[in-house]
Amino acid sequence: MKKIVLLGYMGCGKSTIAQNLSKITNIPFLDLDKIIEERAKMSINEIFEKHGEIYFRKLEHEIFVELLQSDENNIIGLGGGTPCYANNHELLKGENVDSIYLKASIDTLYNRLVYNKSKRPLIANMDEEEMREFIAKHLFDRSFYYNQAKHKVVVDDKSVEETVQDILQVLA
Ligand SMILES: Nc1ncnc2c1ncn2[C@@H]1O[C@H](COP(=O)(O)OP(=O)(O)OP(=O)(O)O)[C@@H](O)[C@H]1O
Ligand SMILES: O=C(O)C1=C[C@@H](O)[C@@H](O)[C@H](O)C1
Ligand SMILES: [Mg+2]
Repeated sequence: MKKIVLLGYMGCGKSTIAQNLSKITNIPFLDLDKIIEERAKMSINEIFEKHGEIYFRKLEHEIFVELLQSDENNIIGLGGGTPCYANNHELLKGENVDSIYLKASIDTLYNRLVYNKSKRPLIANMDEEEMREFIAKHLFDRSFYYNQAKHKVVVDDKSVEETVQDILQVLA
């Protein structure tokens, strides 16, 4: 079964774009972060607080593998860190996987995340200066993994609809 997998840094728009792509294509959308929260019966913030990040990464890997193996065509929105742990980046290259990196600049990410960080435990307690610095370094570290995706779509200065159209073109 075909899996369209959207990946990229926190705030690049994975969940928003995937929802819209799902409406247009009628392919069901699965949000990995949401499924993890449902399974754990806790928010991601609570999982990090109660069990720590390593526990979260293990759960994230197990559920990602399970979603890829399911008997259904799906759009899967990953968490921001998913490709960077547990060799998950290798799974982006699978035969039945169309993986797409939604590439956003530091400025785009900063502007989207600065007023929207409370549900994102990695940045929740940072001030604005710290956050910009963190995003720049973190994005650099993670780019290797994100670039393992089969396709790349730049999202800067694009509306949700424009990005969805770009994705449809890449998949055509
Ligand atoms: N053109 C756009 N495309 C996508 N999202 C946008 C756009 N403009 C603004 N946003 C906003 O950016 C924010 C981040 O988007 P979203 O939550 O979909 O990102 P995400 O990649 O799923 O993040 P996370 O990894 O933290 O789950 C949302 O509030 C969304 O409404
Ligand atoms: O970038 C990350 O490492 C994360 C992004 C979110 O989607 C969540 O998966 C979690 O907050 C970790
Ligand atoms: Mg999301």
